[in-house]
Amino acid sequence: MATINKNLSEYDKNSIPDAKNFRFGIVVSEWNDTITEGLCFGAVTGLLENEVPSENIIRWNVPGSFELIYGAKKMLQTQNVDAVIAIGCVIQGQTKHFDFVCEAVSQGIKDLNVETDIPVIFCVLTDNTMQQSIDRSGGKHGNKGTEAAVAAIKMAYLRHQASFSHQFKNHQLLSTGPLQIEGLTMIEE
Ligand SMILES: Nc1c(NC[C@H](O)[C@H](O)[C@H](O)CO)[nH]c(=O)[nH]c1=O
Ligand SMILES: CC(=O)[C@@H](O)COP(=O)(O)O
Repeated sequence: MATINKNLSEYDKNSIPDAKNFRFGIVVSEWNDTITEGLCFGAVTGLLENEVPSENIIRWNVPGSFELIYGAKKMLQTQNVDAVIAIGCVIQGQTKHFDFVCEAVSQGIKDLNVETDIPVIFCVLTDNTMQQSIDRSGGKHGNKGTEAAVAAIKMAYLRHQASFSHQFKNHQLLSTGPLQIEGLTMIEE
């Protein structure tokens, strides 16, 4: 569903878990800073309105969206956070540079989610025009920063819950022989 059919700032507040004990990092690109500051405002507001204490929010700036990858990596490695929000705005110019920056940032942030245990939220606008960016950073289509804050809270909670289920699995009484299910015999590894 395209963004134009969904307001980025709207979410079901009943679906948000308790976030007051989570810590969040926010890494903000300085390229197109009128847009990224708007996205950051949306993200911080989204965290605060869901009971995240302001002292649990750590913000760093980086020069451009390409540097979000390294900034997010160092944030999660050094700041004891439960999730990181990477904020950027890439706008098509005259050359193919847009394509390379967008591909690198999306792949790099994906890699951080694969290679580390801390969720990194992709809050990077990849727009054709400045107007599209304005519309998505607090304009008529809402604020992608708010969407990112909600995603960060939900993923921090999922990570926290998963750690408990992992502990349960380790202490779970493991079957000592072939697992018999009617009509099917499963052999323990
Ligand atoms: N054109 C945009 C850039 N370009 C800069 C790169 O992100 C990077 O900082 C540079 O190549 C040095 O490594 N960055 C954006 O965030 N948005 C743009 O529209
Ligand atoms: C995304 C970019 O790097 C781009 O805005 C730079 O502009 P240009 O392609 O005209 O050099």
